[in-house]
Amino acid sequence: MSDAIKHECGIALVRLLKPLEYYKEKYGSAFYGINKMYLMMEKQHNRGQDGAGFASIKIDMKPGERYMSRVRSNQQTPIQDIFNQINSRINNTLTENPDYQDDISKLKRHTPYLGEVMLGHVRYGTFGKNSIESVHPFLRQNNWMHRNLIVAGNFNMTNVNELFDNLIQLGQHPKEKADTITVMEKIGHFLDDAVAKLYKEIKKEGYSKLEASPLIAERLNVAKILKRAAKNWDGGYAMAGLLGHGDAFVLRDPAGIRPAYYYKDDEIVVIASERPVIQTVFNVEFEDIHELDPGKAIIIKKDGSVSFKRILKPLERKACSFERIYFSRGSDAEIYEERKKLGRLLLPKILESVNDDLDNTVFSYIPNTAETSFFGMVKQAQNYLNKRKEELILKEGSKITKERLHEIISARPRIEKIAIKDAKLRTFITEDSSRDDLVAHVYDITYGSVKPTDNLVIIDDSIVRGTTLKKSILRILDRLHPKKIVVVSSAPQIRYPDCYGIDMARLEDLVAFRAALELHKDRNTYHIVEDVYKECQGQIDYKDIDVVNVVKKIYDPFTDEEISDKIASLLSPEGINAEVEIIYQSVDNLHKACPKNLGDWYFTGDYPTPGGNRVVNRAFINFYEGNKERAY
Ligand SMILES: O=P(O)(O)OC[C@H]1O[C@H](OP(=O)(O)OP(=O)(O)O)[C@H](O)[C@@H]1O
Repeated sequence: MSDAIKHECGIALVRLLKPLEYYKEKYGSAFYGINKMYLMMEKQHNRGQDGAGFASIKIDMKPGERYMSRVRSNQQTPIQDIFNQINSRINNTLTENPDYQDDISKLKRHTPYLGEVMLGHVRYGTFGKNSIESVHPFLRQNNWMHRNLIVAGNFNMTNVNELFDNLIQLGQHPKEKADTITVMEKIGHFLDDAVAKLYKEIKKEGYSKLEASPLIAERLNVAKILKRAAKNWDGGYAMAGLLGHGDAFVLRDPAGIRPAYYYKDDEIVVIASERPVIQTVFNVEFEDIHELDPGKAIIIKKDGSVSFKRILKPLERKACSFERIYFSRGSDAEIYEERKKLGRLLLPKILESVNDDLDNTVFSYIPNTAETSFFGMVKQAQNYLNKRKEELILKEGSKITKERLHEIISARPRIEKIAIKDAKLRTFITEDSSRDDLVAHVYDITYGSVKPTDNLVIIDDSIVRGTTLKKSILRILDRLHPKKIVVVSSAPQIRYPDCYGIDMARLEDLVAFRAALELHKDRNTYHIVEDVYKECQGQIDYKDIDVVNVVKKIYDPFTDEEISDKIASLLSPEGINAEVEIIYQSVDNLHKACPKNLGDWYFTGDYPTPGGNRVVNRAFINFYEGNKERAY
């Protein structure tokens, strides 16, 4: 199998609805759109720092004039790199032809990238090579304007192999078995078909070959093409595309797994993976930005008309909760509240762990994502102390002395900045092979902030493989000599692989899975591994819809706490002095905190599409057979 490319990505699409002169007049620049695209991509760099790409289409160009441009980069700072390239080409054109400044039609004709329809993409290359070929947008070129297709997506399909075989059945010969190519060729196939049919139809009506072209653009039914192309897709996706003549679309998966937000007025249509990006870049209100409905596409025709078309029957909404916990930037008003609530809901278990002894407990967090849930956790600790203060004061009654009152009210949660992150990387989504070493060197600590009698409560957003804890955090925290280290995870235990675009692919990488195996060994029930393997194998030839996730049986015999305790012992490095406890969020509390994003398959094993069950069982077979391949 060739490398499946992972898509922990962000997309940005802008369609300018007015002529470029309008933006020059109103905002002082014909490059308004390109400038906005730069900001949109920069503000989504949390979603991808390994690669970036930009493509644009100029509407109504004459034959012989360039109307599509694309630039991609996998350099160190890819977003900057592509915009440096864009700017230097624009500047060259303007230096050589200063008169273009005031002649927008010439400027458009002769300046690359200066179009009305723009698509950008930021990418994390988490698996396999991060070659320039795997950077989006992808391009499918043709001499027929309408058949040109540019695609970029935040997506992952669970059934690339099947989709690939479908293309072969159609008689095609794809150049690569990557899911982006497969998906693009699928759309391309039905686009070709639709264009050919329209051409025939229009000629029958008596139009000349030359006259047919604008009519094809007008009549091309993008929704129909997407319906035919997406029929067998099983996965999570926000798939964006541009057609050569200027139509554009974004299609969201029927379970709403991957996010997509849009805004439109009479000047622009914007689509992005995160809402606050649109809020900030276009200075619009939260309420004016909407989520694209699962299974629907937003379609912007060349003439600027916008429609929302149902492409696929919606499945039960299972928007990815990991987007909220970790992946999104967290400046979204809702996500910010949700992260704080995740922190708040953990306090009861923390109090239990430190025996309510907040005087000898220091609260802190592992940077960066967990910072917000840390605020929530600390605010809840404040509430707890306030309640205690009220009770104490009331108990003392009116005879309370000033000193005693002062003593009571001065209690507050002790918070410190303990862990420092030296690199600006998101290590979790960094490619597997270089990750361990990176994690070991990425964190440092503040000395002198903890006493030997203290409990140190440190919150992180997630514990996936456990590398961050084992290779780095626990060892360096122990250098502060706390009595006990309580690691708190704002996400529940990650037990199952993801196959919809977040890189949690191999079962044996997940520390929760390794802990369950250890527990089976301890209890002499390890034979279950072979039983589950046989069951997985027994289902190989089942249709996806009939497959059930039998890997759940590995976890069934154990309580959450038993697994957490085992994880703590697996992750405690040798020679550590402090007692270590790990506290996880419960799935119920996760749902309370993130009520709109109930997608929780990595915690519960309840996959939102039939392909998920096949993938988890395949992941188990791979684990059992010692096969390092991906499960999809
Ligand atoms: O258990 P592990 O497999 O090590 O993964 C979990 C860690 O990875 C993430 O950090 P990351 O550095 O990606 O990002 P952040 O700075 O945004 O928190 C996350 O915040 C956890 O700290």
